[in-house]
Amino acid sequence: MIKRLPDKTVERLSQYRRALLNYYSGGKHHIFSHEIASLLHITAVQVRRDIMLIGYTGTLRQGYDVKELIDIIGKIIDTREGQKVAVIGIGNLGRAIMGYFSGKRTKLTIVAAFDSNPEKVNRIYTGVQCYHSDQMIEIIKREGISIAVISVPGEMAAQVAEELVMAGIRGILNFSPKALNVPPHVYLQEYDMITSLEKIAYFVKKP
Ligand SMILES: NC(=O)c1ccc[n+]([C@@H]2O[C@H](COP(=O)([O-])OP(=O)(O)OC[C@H]3O[C@@H](n4cnc5c(N)ncnc54)[C@H](O)[C@@H]3O)[C@@H](O)[C@H]2O)c1
Repeated sequence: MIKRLPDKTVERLSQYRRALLNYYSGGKHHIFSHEIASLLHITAVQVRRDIMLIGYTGTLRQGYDVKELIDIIGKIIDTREGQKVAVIGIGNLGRAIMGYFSGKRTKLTIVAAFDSNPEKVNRIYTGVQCYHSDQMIEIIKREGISIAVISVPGEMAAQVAEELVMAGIRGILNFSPKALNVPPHVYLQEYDMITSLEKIAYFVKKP
Protein backbone atom coordinates (compact mmCIF):
# COMPACT_ATOMS: atom_id res chain seq x y z
CA MET A 1 0.00 0.00 0.00
CA ILE A 2 1.48 3.34 -1.10
CA LYS A 3 1.35 6.06 1.52
CA ARG A 4 -0.66 9.22 0.81
CA LEU A 5 0.74 10.95 -2.27
CA PRO A 6 1.37 14.71 -2.55
CA ASP A 7 -1.50 16.70 -4.17
CA LYS A 8 0.60 17.74 -7.16
CA THR A 9 1.69 14.15 -7.83
CA VAL A 10 -1.96 13.03 -7.92
CA GLU A 11 -2.75 15.87 -10.38
CA ARG A 12 0.11 14.78 -12.63
CA LEU A 13 -0.87 11.09 -12.43
CA SER A 14 -4.30 12.04 -13.75
CA GLN A 15 -2.62 13.97 -16.59
CA TYR A 16 -0.23 11.08 -17.31
CA ARG A 17 -3.13 8.66 -17.56
CA ARG A 18 -5.01 10.83 -20.07
CA ALA A 19 -1.87 11.28 -22.17
CA LEU A 20 -1.07 7.55 -21.96
CA LEU A 21 -4.58 6.52 -23.01
CA ASN A 22 -4.24 8.70 -26.06
CA TYR A 23 -0.79 7.28 -26.79
CA TYR A 24 -2.03 3.70 -26.32
CA SER A 25 -4.99 4.23 -28.64
CA GLY A 26 -2.43 5.21 -31.29
CA GLY A 27 -1.11 1.62 -31.06
CA LYS A 28 2.01 2.36 -28.97
CA HIS A 29 2.77 -0.04 -26.13
CA HIS A 30 5.96 1.32 -24.57
CA ILE A 31 7.01 4.81 -23.60
CA PHE A 32 10.10 6.44 -22.06
CA SER A 33 9.92 9.01 -19.27
CA HIS A 34 11.27 11.72 -21.59
CA GLU A 35 8.42 11.00 -24.03
CA ILE A 36 5.78 11.37 -21.28
CA ALA A 37 7.61 14.52 -20.20
CA SER A 38 7.45 16.06 -23.65
CA LEU A 39 3.73 15.25 -23.98
CA LEU A 40 3.06 17.22 -20.78
CA HIS A 41 5.81 19.84 -21.10
CA ILE A 42 7.49 18.85 -17.86
CA THR A 43 10.86 17.30 -17.07
CA ALA A 44 11.72 13.62 -17.39
CA VAL A 45 13.13 13.75 -13.85
CA GLN A 46 9.70 14.80 -12.56
CA VAL A 47 8.00 11.97 -14.45
CA ARG A 48 10.48 9.36 -13.12
CA ARG A 49 10.10 10.67 -9.57
CA ASP A 50 6.28 10.47 -9.72
CA ILE A 51 6.30 6.99 -11.22
CA MET A 52 8.84 5.77 -8.68
CA LEU A 53 6.59 7.10 -5.92
CA ILE A 54 3.81 4.78 -7.06
CA GLY A 55 6.23 1.85 -7.00
CA TYR A 56 6.42 1.24 -10.76
CA THR A 57 9.58 0.84 -12.81
CA GLY A 58 10.19 0.52 -16.49
CA THR A 59 13.07 -1.13 -18.30
CA LEU A 60 16.14 0.59 -19.66
CA ARG A 61 15.55 -0.79 -23.14
CA GLN A 62 11.81 -0.26 -23.59
CA GLY A 63 10.80 2.25 -20.94
CA TYR A 64 7.38 1.85 -19.31
CA ASP A 65 4.70 -0.60 -20.40
CA VAL A 66 1.88 1.84 -21.28
CA LYS A 67 -1.02 -0.49 -20.42
CA GLU A 68 0.50 -1.50 -17.08
CA LEU A 69 1.13 2.10 -16.17
CA ILE A 70 -2.44 3.10 -17.09
CA ASP A 71 -3.78 0.25 -14.91
CA ILE A 72 -1.55 1.11 -11.95
CA ILE A 73 -2.55 4.78 -12.06
CA GLY A 74 -6.18 3.63 -12.24
CA LYS A 75 -5.75 1.52 -9.11
CA ILE A 76 -4.32 4.51 -7.29
CA ILE A 77 -6.82 7.15 -8.38
CA ASP A 78 -10.04 5.19 -8.81
CA THR A 79 -12.04 2.88 -6.61
CA ARG A 80 -13.20 -0.42 -8.08
CA GLU A 81 -16.87 0.52 -8.02
CA GLY A 82 -16.35 4.21 -8.84
CA GLN A 83 -17.55 7.25 -6.90
CA LYS A 84 -20.76 9.22 -7.14
CA VAL A 85 -20.76 12.99 -7.63
CA ALA A 86 -23.43 15.67 -7.08
CA VAL A 87 -23.49 19.17 -8.59
CA ILE A 88 -25.03 21.92 -6.45
CA GLY A 89 -26.27 25.01 -8.32
CA ILE A 90 -27.46 24.33 -11.85
CA GLY A 91 -26.87 27.78 -13.33
CA ASN A 92 -24.60 28.60 -16.26
CA LEU A 93 -21.53 27.00 -14.72
CA GLY A 94 -23.31 24.00 -13.17
CA ARG A 95 -24.87 23.12 -16.52
CA ALA A 96 -21.54 23.57 -18.32
CA ILE A 97 -19.84 21.22 -15.84
CA MET A 98 -22.55 18.61 -16.32
CA GLY A 99 -22.29 18.86 -20.09
CA TYR A 100 -18.50 18.63 -20.02
CA PHE A 101 -18.53 15.58 -17.77
CA SER A 102 -21.18 13.70 -19.69
CA GLY A 103 -19.86 10.59 -21.45
CA LYS A 104 -16.28 10.95 -20.18
CA ARG A 105 -14.43 7.72 -19.49
CA THR A 106 -14.05 7.99 -15.77
CA LYS A 107 -14.88 6.20 -12.57
CA LEU A 108 -16.74 9.31 -11.43
CA THR A 109 -20.44 9.59 -12.22
CA ILE A 110 -22.64 12.62 -11.67
CA VAL A 111 -25.78 11.04 -10.25
CA ALA A 112 -27.70 14.05 -8.89
CA ALA A 113 -28.02 17.79 -9.33
CA PHE A 114 -29.50 20.22 -6.79
CA ASP A 115 -30.87 23.72 -7.08
CA SER A 116 -33.02 26.00 -4.93
CA ASN A 117 -34.90 27.44 -7.92
CA PRO A 118 -38.22 25.55 -8.29
CA GLU A 119 -38.11 26.10 -12.07
CA LYS A 120 -35.01 23.89 -12.28
CA VAL A 121 -36.24 21.19 -9.94
CA ASN A 122 -37.52 17.92 -11.46
CA ARG A 123 -35.85 18.70 -14.76
CA ILE A 124 -33.18 16.52 -16.35
CA TYR A 125 -29.81 18.08 -17.22
CA THR A 126 -27.56 15.97 -19.48
CA GLY A 127 -29.32 12.85 -18.27
CA VAL A 128 -29.19 13.75 -14.57
CA GLN A 129 -32.19 14.62 -12.40
CA CYS A 130 -32.23 17.98 -10.62
CA TYR A 131 -33.70 17.88 -7.09
CA HIS A 132 -34.61 20.71 -4.74
CA SER A 133 -31.74 21.60 -2.42
CA ASP A 134 -34.07 20.90 0.52
CA GLN A 135 -33.69 17.20 -0.35
CA MET A 136 -29.91 17.38 -0.69
CA ILE A 137 -28.87 15.80 2.61
CA GLU A 138 -31.38 12.98 2.31
CA ILE A 139 -30.50 12.11 -1.30
CA ILE A 140 -26.74 12.33 -0.82
CA LYS A 141 -26.98 9.93 2.12
CA ARG A 142 -29.38 7.59 0.31
CA GLU A 143 -27.31 7.44 -2.90
CA GLY A 144 -23.95 7.21 -1.12
CA ILE A 145 -22.62 10.27 -2.98
CA SER A 146 -19.05 11.05 -1.82
CA ILE A 147 -18.04 14.08 -3.94
CA ALA A 148 -19.81 17.41 -4.49
CA VAL A 149 -19.22 20.25 -6.91
CA ILE A 150 -20.36 23.66 -5.62
CA SER A 151 -21.48 26.10 -8.31
CA VAL A 152 -23.87 28.34 -6.34
CA PRO A 153 -23.41 32.11 -5.81
CA GLY A 154 -20.62 32.93 -3.32
CA GLU A 155 -23.00 34.07 -0.59
CA MET A 156 -24.71 30.66 -0.53
CA ALA A 157 -21.57 28.54 -0.66
CA ALA A 158 -20.76 28.30 3.08
CA GLN A 159 -24.24 27.10 3.95
CA VAL A 160 -24.24 24.59 1.10
CA ALA A 161 -20.82 23.28 2.23
CA GLU A 162 -22.06 22.89 5.80
CA GLU A 163 -25.02 20.83 4.61
CA LEU A 164 -22.75 18.73 2.38
CA VAL A 165 -20.54 17.91 5.34
CA MET A 166 -23.64 16.96 7.35
CA ALA A 167 -24.69 14.68 4.50
CA GLY A 168 -21.36 12.83 4.72
CA ILE A 169 -19.65 14.23 1.61
CA ARG A 170 -15.89 13.43 1.63
CA GLY A 171 -14.62 15.73 -1.11
CA ILE A 172 -15.67 19.15 -2.46
CA LEU A 173 -14.71 21.05 -5.59
CA ASN A 174 -15.67 24.67 -4.94
CA PHE A 175 -16.13 26.94 -7.95
CA SER A 176 -17.71 29.78 -5.97
CA PRO A 177 -15.43 32.70 -5.13
CA LYS A 178 -16.05 32.21 -1.39
CA ALA A 179 -13.23 30.34 0.39
CA LEU A 180 -14.73 27.55 2.49
CA ASN A 181 -13.96 25.95 5.84
CA VAL A 182 -14.49 22.23 6.07
CA PRO A 183 -13.40 19.65 8.65
CA PRO A 184 -10.08 17.87 8.03
CA HIS A 185 -11.69 14.63 6.89
CA VAL A 186 -13.21 16.47 3.89
CA TYR A 187 -10.84 17.11 0.98
CA LEU A 188 -11.46 20.60 -0.41
CA GLN A 189 -10.28 21.89 -3.77
CA GLU A 190 -11.01 25.52 -4.62
CA TYR A 191 -10.99 26.56 -8.25
CA ASP A 192 -11.06 30.20 -9.20
CA MET A 193 -10.67 31.24 -12.82
CA ILE A 194 -9.97 34.86 -11.84
CA THR A 195 -6.92 33.78 -9.81
CA SER A 196 -5.64 31.80 -12.80
CA LEU A 197 -6.21 34.74 -15.15
CA GLU A 198 -4.59 37.24 -12.78
CA LYS A 199 -1.58 34.96 -12.46
CA ILE A 200 -1.29 34.97 -16.26
CA ALA A 201 -1.75 38.74 -16.32
CA TYR A 202 1.14 39.14 -13.87
CA PHE A 203 3.49 37.03 -16.01
CA VAL A 204 2.36 38.69 -19.24
CA LYS A 205 2.81 42.21 -17.84
CA LYS A 206 5.72 44.07 -19.39
CA PRO A 207 8.32 45.07 -16.79
N1 LIG B 1 -14.38 29.18 -10.56
C1 LIG B 1 -14.63 29.67 -11.75
O1 LIG B 1 -13.79 29.65 -12.60
C2 LIG B 1 -15.98 30.23 -11.99
C3 LIG B 1 -16.43 30.58 -13.26
C4 LIG B 1 -17.72 31.03 -13.41
C5 LIG B 1 -18.53 31.17 -12.30
N2 LIG B 1 -18.05 30.89 -11.05
C6 LIG B 1 -18.86 30.93 -9.84
O2 LIG B 1 -19.74 29.82 -9.89
C7 LIG B 1 -20.97 30.14 -9.26
C8 LIG B 1 -22.10 29.91 -10.25
O3 LIG B 1 -21.97 30.79 -11.37
P1 LIG B 1 -23.09 30.83 -12.48
O4 LIG B 1 -22.63 31.78 -13.51
O5 LIG B 1 -23.43 29.45 -12.88
O6 LIG B 1 -24.30 31.48 -11.65
P2 LIG B 1 -25.87 31.29 -11.92
O7 LIG B 1 -26.53 32.42 -11.19
O8 LIG B 1 -26.14 31.08 -13.37
O9 LIG B 1 -26.21 29.92 -11.16
C9 LIG B 1 -26.26 29.77 -9.77
C10 LIG B 1 -27.29 28.68 -9.48
O10 LIG B 1 -27.25 28.36 -8.08
C11 LIG B 1 -28.59 28.20 -7.64
N3 LIG B 1 -28.61 28.37 -6.18
C12 LIG B 1 -28.59 29.50 -5.45
N4 LIG B 1 -28.59 29.21 -4.14
C13 LIG B 1 -28.61 27.86 -4.03
C14 LIG B 1 -28.64 26.95 -2.94
N5 LIG B 1 -28.61 27.36 -1.68
N6 LIG B 1 -28.67 25.64 -3.20
C15 LIG B 1 -28.69 25.18 -4.49
N7 LIG B 1 -28.68 25.99 -5.57
C16 LIG B 1 -28.64 27.32 -5.34
C17 LIG B 1 -29.37 29.24 -8.41
O11 LIG B 1 -30.76 28.94 -8.44
C18 LIG B 1 -28.74 29.11 -9.80
O12 LIG B 1 -29.36 28.12 -10.58
C19 LIG B 1 -20.82 31.58 -8.79
O13 LIG B 1 -20.39 31.54 -7.45
C20 LIG B 1 -19.75 32.15 -9.69
O14 LIG B 1 -19.06 33.22 -9.07
C21 LIG B 1 -16.82 30.39 -10.91
